[in-house]
Amino acid sequence: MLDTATDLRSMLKDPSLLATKAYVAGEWIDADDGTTFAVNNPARGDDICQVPNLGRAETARAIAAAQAAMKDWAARTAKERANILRKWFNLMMENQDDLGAILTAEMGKPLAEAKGEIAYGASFIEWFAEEAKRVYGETIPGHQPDKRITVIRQPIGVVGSITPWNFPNAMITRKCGPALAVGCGFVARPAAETPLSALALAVLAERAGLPKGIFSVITSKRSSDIGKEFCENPLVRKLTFTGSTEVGRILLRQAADQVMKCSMELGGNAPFIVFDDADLDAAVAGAMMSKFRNNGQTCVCANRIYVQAGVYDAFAAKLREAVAKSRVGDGLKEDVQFGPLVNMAAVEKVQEHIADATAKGAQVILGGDRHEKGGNFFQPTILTGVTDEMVVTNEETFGPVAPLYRFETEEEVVAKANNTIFGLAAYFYARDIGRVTRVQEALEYGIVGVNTGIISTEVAPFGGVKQSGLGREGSRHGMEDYLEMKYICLSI
Ligand SMILES: NC(=O)C1=CN([C@@H]2O[C@H](COP(=O)(O)OP(=O)(O)OC[C@H]3O[C@@H](n4cnc5c(N)ncnc54)[C@H](OP(=O)(O)O)[C@@H]3O)[C@@H](O)[C@H]2O)C=CC1
Ligand SMILES: O=C(O)[C@H](O)CS(=O)(=O)O
Repeated sequence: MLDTATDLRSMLKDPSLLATKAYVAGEWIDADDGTTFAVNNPARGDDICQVPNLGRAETARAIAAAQAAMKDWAARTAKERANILRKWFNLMMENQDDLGAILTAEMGKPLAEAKGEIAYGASFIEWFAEEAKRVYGETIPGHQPDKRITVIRQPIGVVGSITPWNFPNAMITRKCGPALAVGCGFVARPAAETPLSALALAVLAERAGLPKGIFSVITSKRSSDIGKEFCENPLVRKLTFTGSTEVGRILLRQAADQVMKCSMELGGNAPFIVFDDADLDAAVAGAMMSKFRNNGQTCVCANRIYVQAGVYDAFAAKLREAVAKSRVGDGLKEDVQFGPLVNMAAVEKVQEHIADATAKGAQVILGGDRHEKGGNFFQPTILTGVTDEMVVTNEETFGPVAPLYRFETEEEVVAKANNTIFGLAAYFYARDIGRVTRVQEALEYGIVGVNTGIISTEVAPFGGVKQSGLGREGSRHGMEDYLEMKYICLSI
């Protein structure tokens, strides 16, 4: 089999999209100390390329450049910014195939899913190009005859962004879209596993006409150092993070010293509830999408599947039949539904969750072990007889494991669904209008899918409650996190 780098370059219509230097202050640079790190293909285990291993000094330069570039960028009309963002969107879609191939190579998701992420990521640039022109202020009747009150909204300042490996394009555009639309400078630090998608975005940003310095990409394995630079550098006024709740807590503590505004898109533990009046075939289709999208590696994947007793066996059988048809393999070479997990640590976590569940009495009705393809591949797995005592109940598996719990009553399952520190996404299937209304209001989550397993769209406010995060991304609300409100009291 050809190595990934050779394979990838032969696939790319525009090989210049495979950038291997960091993008700082409008220049393509190496690390000051010359060090690099490898970007690995999780499907084959080989290295695609080396990229620079930047540190705090380079990050500080990117932040200073963003601050300097903001003066002109924020002074442009919203329409000028919108037109450049629109060009960026067009370039992303024109290069969707290449961007998808680069994404699959570094992250592992099947090519069709990777191309889907490019369209999803691009939709945030398109959406916020439009929203740029609708940042309205207000006038308020004065409290005294000689007072005139106005409220204006201005860009918050330089934004530091830290994103995970599972959506290496969309998690960045969901943040830089609104930030750039309102006039902020933006410094992106993608996960070390997946820097190439971010660098490809920078190549297209240059072509779209984003001014030098307004958008930088820091490639680095020194995630903690970069995070500290974002939190300690006085020029940074906003930190936006997507990743685990554990790291979110670390960053919030660090950002507190500067009282820095933070957006946090953190971990989840999504319940997926199937009531006995559900359309079972629709529920199975929804579970397939919600549970197994991105090989189960999304924060909104169904993590606990609760099925009412009267339809439990039928649902389990239908889900097993549907999952058994899926193919596992190298997303760059084959037409598959499941790629590899991102690394061996992810494989081991999945194995631990299955071992714990079976040791406590769960049954494996499909899969349950590493895939015969070896490496980071894992068999799509369904567990039955799952109970609250098992680790899967409270920990995010972040892999292709569908644990089925049996329940009797609506009250019981709502209490179980809410019994978690997380509150990002929840799903349920039912057709009785009274039940639908009661349950959608009772679930303590930022996002609720009713008779659907896919809720991801740029037009809606994405975000969690409890320890799943702070703030919302996407929708018109996604602009708020990058704006400051100023109240002007004019005495005449
Ligand atoms: N709510 C949401 O929208 C999402 C939530 N998640 C959650 O994230 C987890 C999986 O993603 P994963 O990447 O493992 O999450 P992590 O939280 O480990 O990493 C996320 C990002 O943070 C960086 N990072 C790690 N430690 C630090 C630190 N001390 N200071 C600064 N940056 C740091 C990582 O860099 P590096 O990897 O290079 O160390 C990575 O870029 C799951 O819990 C999932 O639910 C993931 C995606 C979306
Ligand atoms: O990183 C994630 O898991 C995403 O936030 C999920 S989604 O936005 O693609 O639904």
